[in-house]
Amino acid sequence: MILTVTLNPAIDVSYHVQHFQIGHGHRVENGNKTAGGKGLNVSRVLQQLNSEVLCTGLLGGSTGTWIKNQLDSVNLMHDFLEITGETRTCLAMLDPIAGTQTELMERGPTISKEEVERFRDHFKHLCQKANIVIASGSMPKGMPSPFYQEMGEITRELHIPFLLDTSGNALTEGIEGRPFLIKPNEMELRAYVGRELSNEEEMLEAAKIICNKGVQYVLLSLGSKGAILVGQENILKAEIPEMEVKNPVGSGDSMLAGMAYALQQGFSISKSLAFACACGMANAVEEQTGYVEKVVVEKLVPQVKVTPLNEGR
Ligand SMILES: Nc1ncnc2c1ncn2[C@@H]1O[C@H](COP(=O)(O)OP(=O)(O)O)[C@@H](O)[C@H]1O
Ligand SMILES: O=P(O)(O)OC[C@H]1O[C@](O)(COP(=O)(O)O)[C@@H](O)[C@@H]1O
Repeated sequence: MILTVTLNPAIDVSYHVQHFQIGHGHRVENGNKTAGGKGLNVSRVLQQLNSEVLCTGLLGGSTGTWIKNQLDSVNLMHDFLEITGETRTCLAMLDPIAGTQTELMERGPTISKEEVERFRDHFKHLCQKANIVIASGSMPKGMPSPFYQEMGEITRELHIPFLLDTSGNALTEGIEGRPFLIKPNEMELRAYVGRELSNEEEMLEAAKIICNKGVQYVLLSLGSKGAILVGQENILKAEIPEMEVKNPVGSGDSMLAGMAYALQQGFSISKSLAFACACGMANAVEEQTGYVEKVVVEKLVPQVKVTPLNEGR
């Protein structure tokens, strides 16, 4: 069973706004509302791939109840810690004309010390049932910033691969816990190293710095340009075809779900990368956030071109 951890879930609302302009009012069709936050997108996609998944994290208030009801309605197994704060809402404005995506992501509730303690115990308990643990997204206020590092240490003791997708300080500290794999996008990798990455060579160097800290794989996602997987031994590049995109929000989450699924199935590293990219692409062609059709994923896998980059390096 794959355990997904969403410390800061969200109701994700996305709007299609043609010619979106800052400082202007826009009349729009009703928003598309989903149970989100990165970890819940990952969970939904895992379920769509037919993996057994259990979602955990922190949920509170009426937004928290809405999310639980949503998960129940699609039979997604969950075991969240109930908190006193109100779970957040995140907004995405998608402009199909300009091809832009503008997001407003609330910081979320403040977690008390006692809730942190209770969640730590809860997490340790749930790990007993897991063969892969995925932690995704930002951390709500009150959560100690090395919490992902701690999760890395707990899972390593139990010999469970730990996959981490976060940003900023949570990523910097999370890397110290030596997760099995991290999935930064270009912006997150740049923020981690604190400098511009102007070409592929510089991106590879930055990813190698992270591998040298004990992370097995850095899955660097590059949006419509595909992805690069940097491992202790292999560097693989995935190129993807151009496609008509409807909503790329949640593509990173779908990619991570695809990678976890591939690991669980024992795919080769090259097929795992192709499969992960195909999941990101399959999400991008759907209207919904964090949603893939398995048949579409399977159709896209052979269209991903994976080539080794480290021959002769
Ligand atoms: N516009 C796009 N066209 C085709 N595939 C995409 C597009 N955006 C994302 N993807 C797929 O999803 C993966 C993850 O997307 P990316 O935008 O890099 O992640 P994140 O959402 O974390 O920033 C990409 O590597 C690619 O396979
Ligand atoms: O937890 P964070 O980092 O605030 O991000 C939350 C947001 O990320 C998303 O999961 C989208 O992530 P990606 O587009 O990077 O896959 C939204 O669903 C959500 O609103």
